[in-house]
Amino acid sequence: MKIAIAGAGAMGSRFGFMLHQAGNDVILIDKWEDHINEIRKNGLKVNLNGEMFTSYIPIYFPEEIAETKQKIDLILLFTKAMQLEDMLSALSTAIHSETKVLCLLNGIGHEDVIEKFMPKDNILIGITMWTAGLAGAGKAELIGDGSVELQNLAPKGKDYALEVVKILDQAGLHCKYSPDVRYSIWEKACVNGTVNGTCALLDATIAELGQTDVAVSIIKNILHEFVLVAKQERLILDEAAVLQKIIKTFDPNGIGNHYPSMHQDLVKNHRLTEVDYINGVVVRKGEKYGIDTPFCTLLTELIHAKEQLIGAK
Ligand SMILES: NC(=O)C1=CN([C@@H]2O[C@H](COP(=O)(O)OP(=O)(O)OC[C@H]3O[C@@H](n4cnc5c(N)ncnc54)[C@H](OP(=O)(O)O)[C@@H]3O)[C@@H](O)[C@H]2O)C=CC1
Ligand SMILES: CC(C)(CO)C(=O)C(=O)O
Repeated sequence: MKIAIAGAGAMGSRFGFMLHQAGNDVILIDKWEDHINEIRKNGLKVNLNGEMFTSYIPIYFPEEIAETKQKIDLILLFTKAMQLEDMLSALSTAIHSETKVLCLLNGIGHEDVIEKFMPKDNILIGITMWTAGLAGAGKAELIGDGSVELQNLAPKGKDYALEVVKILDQAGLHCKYSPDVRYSIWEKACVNGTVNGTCALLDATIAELGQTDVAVSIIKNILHEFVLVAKQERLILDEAAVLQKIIKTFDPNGIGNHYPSMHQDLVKNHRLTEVDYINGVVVRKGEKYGIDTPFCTLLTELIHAKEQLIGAK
């Protein structure tokens, strides 16, 4: 199976590297010129829990893919949410009737974008608790442990989903088939919605946020808005269990020492964030259902204000 990682930033590098190390036929696709040039010239440099690797994985610009005439079986999407449509559009000539796609981006509703490019039967969606960072072009920092949950969007895709679960799991990515991926996605959005924006604004790791006296109170207030809005969409989140899942992320032996991806975007790289696809979704859905969402609204607005002040691009 030829696997193309579309969006070879921090997470794309992690999945690309681990799948390649496990012997899979992997290519990377990205638009960041310095990153591509660096990987082509010197390989992808990886710090995997303190052990250094150099991995020579082929990497392409999206527009080069069709020219290479490679038959891609699975596209693993790891762009930022706001780059997703552009990436799929750039790859549209390389997508054929058999091409499958797996989306593990943070946020809610990406399937609506993907469905513009391929049939539901070919779409797998899910979430990941793996983390990753970039120390510069071509340099991935892969620290800690993680997991993946995925499911087929349409019933017909189940056998293929199980095959992909096996491939990811064999690469050490700890992958499980989710019997209810919508629940998994909302649950993960609750983690991101409570931790990502707050850590970005506080310039803190997840563990540092967790050490503050007000962390649990902030998290409970934001989480409650996700729960109320999800209920309007007939998704009943177990609020107490989700809260425990969020609190678990404070653990420095787990992902506590990680700066969430929104912190990496805003504070480290001065890039626009995915807040509109996480807390912003709750705000918009809240307006639709007549539910007040003051905590998600304030957080979304504060992140946008910070993006504006620092000239994030
Ligand atoms: N990082 C993490 O720990 C986790 C991230 N996620 C999710 O995974 C998805 C991918 O995130 P992630 O891998 O962190 O994203 P990155 O920002 O690392 O990479 C995404 C894209 O951004 C561009 N890019 C990144 N850094 C730079 C830079 N310094 N200069 C120029 N361009 C750059 C590249 O594409 P281009 O040049 O085309 O813009 C790259 O493909 C997101 O939905 C995220 O929320 C989920 C779990 C954990
Ligand atoms: C690791 C985790 C769960 C932190 O919120 C994440 O998804 C991110 O960094 O975006």
